[in-house]
Amino acid sequence: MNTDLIADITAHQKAHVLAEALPWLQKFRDKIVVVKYGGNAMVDDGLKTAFAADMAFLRTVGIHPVVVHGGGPQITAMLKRLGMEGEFRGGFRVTTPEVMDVVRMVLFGQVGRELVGLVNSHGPYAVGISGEDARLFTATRRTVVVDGAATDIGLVGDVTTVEPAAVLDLIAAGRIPVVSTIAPDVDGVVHNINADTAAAALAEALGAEKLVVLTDVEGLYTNWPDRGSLTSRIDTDSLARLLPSLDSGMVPKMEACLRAVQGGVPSAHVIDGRQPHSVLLELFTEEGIGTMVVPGPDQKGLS
Ligand SMILES: Nc1ncnc2c1ncn2[C@@H]1O[C@H](COP(=O)(O)OP(=O)(O)O)[C@@H](O)[C@H]1O
Ligand SMILES: CC(=O)N[C@@H](CCC(=O)OP(=O)(O)O)C(=O)O
Repeated sequence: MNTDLIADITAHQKAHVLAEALPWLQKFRDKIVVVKYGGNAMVDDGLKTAFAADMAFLRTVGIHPVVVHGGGPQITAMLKRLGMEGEFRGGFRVTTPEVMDVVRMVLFGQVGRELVGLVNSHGPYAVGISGEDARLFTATRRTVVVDGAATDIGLVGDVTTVEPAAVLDLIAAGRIPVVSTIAPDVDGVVHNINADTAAAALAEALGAEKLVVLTDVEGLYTNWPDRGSLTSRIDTDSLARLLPSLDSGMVPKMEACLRAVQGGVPSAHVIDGRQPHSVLLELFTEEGIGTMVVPGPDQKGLS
């Protein structure tokens, strides 16, 4: 194939991609999109830089991104450096008071700061905030079911109340909130909140148009690890039935998508954060990427 023809095809494809974005730009303008950026999708500097640029892109075209970040691998690495033991049960970190100190330091002081800095290389947009600020989240201690039994995992919380005013104030001022998922309970005791769980609660409370969860896998495999079982779309009824069979890290993630959509968010997406600019591909292309969770027939019947 001659090089002129390749250049022509490339220009044609580029024009097509840009033109295809128009209806989505119109649809999402002035809407809130909650983006959960998982720690496993953060390992590469190039991907982090591309993610930060995407957040600035969304804001520049009049969409309101709210970033909820994870940091599981980064917490594990710091625990190791400090010579402390770490353990997960049912997809959640067992959190002693000593581990909680490290979780808080790493999420808000390290991972959150880095993301804020990367986004702000594009303009004065990002402001870091944790669930402790302005009562954003109130947590209730939770247990997990392990081998059929409710098991205590320490200072791990579920988000039971969201006061979204501080996040809405930032959005109204044209900022991009970057949320670290630690939260006090009603007595002020700080808990570790899984970032997928917190993102879902926030998306619901903000009346977000979408929840987008970036992880390190192509999407949801209904029969993991069978590579043929990758699913592009699943409704809340089917997901609720599938949930008990899911493994480890996928449990909080799919629980979160289910909760968000059942709570009124029109769709939730699990996408591959290892693909540069995956958020743009999800939002601005006809086919999107990853797995989309939508309301099921039973849920639609209720509304
Ligand atoms: N059914 C499934 N579909 C997709 N991934 C799965 C499934 N079951 C387990 N996994 C694993 O879950 C991982 C994602 O969860 P996790 O590591 O907690 O991500 P994150 O740090 O982004 O929250 C994937 O890398 C994959 O290895
Ligand atoms: C209770 C619980 O498990 N909290 C998580 C919080 C961070 C997180 O969720 O990070 P990822 O999104 O990168 O997994 C943890 O301690 O690892």
